[in-house]
Amino acid sequence: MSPPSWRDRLLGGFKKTSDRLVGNLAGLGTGRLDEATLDEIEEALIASDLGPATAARIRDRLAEGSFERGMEDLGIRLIVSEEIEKVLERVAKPLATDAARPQVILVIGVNGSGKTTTIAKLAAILKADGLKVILAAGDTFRAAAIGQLRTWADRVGVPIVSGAEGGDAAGIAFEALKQATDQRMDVLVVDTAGRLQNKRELMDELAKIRRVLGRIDPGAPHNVLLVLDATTGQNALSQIEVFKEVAGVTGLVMTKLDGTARGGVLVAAAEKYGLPIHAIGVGETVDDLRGFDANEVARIIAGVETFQR
Ligand SMILES: Nc1nc2c(ncn2[C@@H]2O[C@H](COP(=O)(O)OP(=O)(O)OP(=O)(O)O)[C@@H](O)[C@H]2O)c(=O)[nH]1
Repeated sequence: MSPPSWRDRLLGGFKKTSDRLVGNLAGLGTGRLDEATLDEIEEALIASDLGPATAARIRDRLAEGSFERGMEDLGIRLIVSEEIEKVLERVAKPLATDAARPQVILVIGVNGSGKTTTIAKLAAILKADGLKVILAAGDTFRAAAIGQLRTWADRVGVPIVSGAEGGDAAGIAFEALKQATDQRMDVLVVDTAGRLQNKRELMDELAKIRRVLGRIDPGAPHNVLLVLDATTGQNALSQIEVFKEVAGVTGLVMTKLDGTARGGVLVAAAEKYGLPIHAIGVGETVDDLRGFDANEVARIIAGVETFQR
C-alpha cells in the first residue's frame, strides 16, 4: 500500500482543528447575520485559536455580505478560508538554502517541542535535494538528546558532531562548523537545549553559540529556527515572545498539527508575529514535515475542502 499523499496527511492532520472550527460555527449563519450572531461567530473563531485580529476581520467581512439561503455554512467557511489564506500567504516561505556555504541553521525550542525530530526531517529533505548536510548535537544537557539525534543521523545517513553530556554546546557548534567548512558541507544544522526555566542561562548559552559560530563565519547562524508544538495552543505564542527576545528568531516550524484541535494557532502566530513559517509537521515520520501552500491549508482549516469533497 502506498503511503498517504501529503494532501491526505494534511487533511488528516488538521481534522481535529477543522472539526472544532466548523463545530464552533455550525448553525450560526442561518437567517440574518445580526450583531449578536456576528459576536457569536467572532467568539467561535477566537475559541478556535485563530487570534483576535483575524477573527475581527472575518466578522467585518461577514457583516458586509449576505448568503444565499441554504448556503450559509459554506458561505461563512469560504470567507473564513479566504481570510486565513491572506494571513498565511504572507508567512508560508520555504527555507532558502542558498544563503551561504556552509549555511548554518540553529534550531531552538523548548524540550519536547519536536526539535530533534524536526532536525532529522529537515536533514532528510535537504539531503534528498542533493545537499551535503551535517548535524551538531548542541543539546548537551541530556545524554538522551545526544543519543536520539545520533540515531536519527544514522537513519537519515548524515554525519554528526557530538560530545559528552554536560559538555560545552558552543564548543560542539564551533567544531561542527569547522568540520563543515573543511569538508565543504552545504548545510550545518545545530541542535540546542531548550530549557526555559532560566531565561538568562538560555540567553547566555545561545549568545555564546552565536559568538563562536561568528568567529568562523560572521554571517552564521544564517537561520535561527524556532520549533513550536501546536498542541500547546496559545502557549506557543508566548514561546515565540521569549525566544524572539533571547535568540533573534528568523523563522518558525510548527509541529504536531496532527494531534491537536488547536491548529488555528498557526494562523494566530502568523498574524501576530509575521515571522516566516518554513514548515509544518503533521506526523512522526520523516515525510511528515514540509513547507505548505497557504490556500490549501486555509481551505482545510476552514472545512471548505471537506464540505466540497
Ligand atoms: N504527532 C506528531 N508527533 C511529533 C511531531 N513532531 C515530533 N513529534 C513527536 O514529539 C515527541 C518529541 O519530539 P522530539 O523531537 O524528541 O522533541 P525535542 O524538542 O527534541 O525534545 P527533547 O529531546 O526532549 O529536547 C517525539 O515523540 C516525536 O516523535 C509531529 O509533527 N506530529
